[in-house]
Amino acid sequence: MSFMTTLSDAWRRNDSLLCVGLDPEPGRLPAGLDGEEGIFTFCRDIVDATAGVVCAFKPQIAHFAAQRAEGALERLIRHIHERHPGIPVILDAKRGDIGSTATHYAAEAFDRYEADAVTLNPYLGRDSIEPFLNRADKGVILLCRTSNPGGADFQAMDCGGRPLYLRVAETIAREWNENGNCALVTGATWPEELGRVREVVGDMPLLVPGIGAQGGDVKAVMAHGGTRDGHGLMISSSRAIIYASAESDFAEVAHRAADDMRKLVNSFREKRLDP
Ligand SMILES: O=c1ccn([C@@H]2O[C@H](COP(=O)(O)O)[C@@H](O)[C@H]2O)c(=O)[nH]1
Repeated sequence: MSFMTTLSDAWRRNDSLLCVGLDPEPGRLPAGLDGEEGIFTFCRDIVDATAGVVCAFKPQIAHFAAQRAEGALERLIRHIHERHPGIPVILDAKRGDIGSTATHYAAEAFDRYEADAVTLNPYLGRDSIEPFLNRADKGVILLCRTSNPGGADFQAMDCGGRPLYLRVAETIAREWNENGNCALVTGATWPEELGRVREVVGDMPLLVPGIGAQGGDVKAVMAHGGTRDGHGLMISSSRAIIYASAESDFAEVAHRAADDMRKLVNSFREKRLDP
């Protein structure tokens, strides 16, 4: 099944727009969980505890690679596919390179790691994204208006009367989305900009990091980013959920934190279903 169909089914089945980010950090794992095996066990337990309340999982590749734990990432994604087959996996890798290298990045994300979608940097232009766009069943999630404080340095620059991030959104929605497999990253920390992106891209899914540890406002995200059918968003939180407890009850507490966030998001959800 394609990424877009799996995501759409997960939104409805779990009644959730929440994406849980998997960002294992040395020094923050509960006692007794060390090394590659500890990283796998920690993430697997979080996944098993939260799979019923999320629409996607988003492992961040650097958090594994920096610890020489790529094997744990491979096992974790395989585990999600085997145990929770209806939940798509977004590999947060933010790749972007010339076409010949991009081909290998696409193979890395989709063949090695078996991710359903990957985050990419569109800065190098269409040919750098083509190997990903051609995988029509896979999700191609492009940075548009990132959540970090420096996101505006380039993304807000004037580009012919419109900020660059809106040009990015327009180009991707009108020209790159021929296979219907594109989505955009728009940070929760800039809800008005998120709304301007929504106006340009229609119902295209938006991956929205920045709630929780980065302080993004869920109510504002929902006011500006929702679609007519009440879906269209993958609102992502990592640290606020996976480190909600540093004790042996971490998975149970992560479930509660995720379900609380799911309910908070849903409390602001407009269900303006088409007649
Ligand atoms: O604009 C962006 C793009 C990606 N991220 C990633 O999302 C998570 C956020 O983690 P929190 O703990 O929920 O703050 C992290 O993996 C980032 O690399 C982002 O924050 N902003």
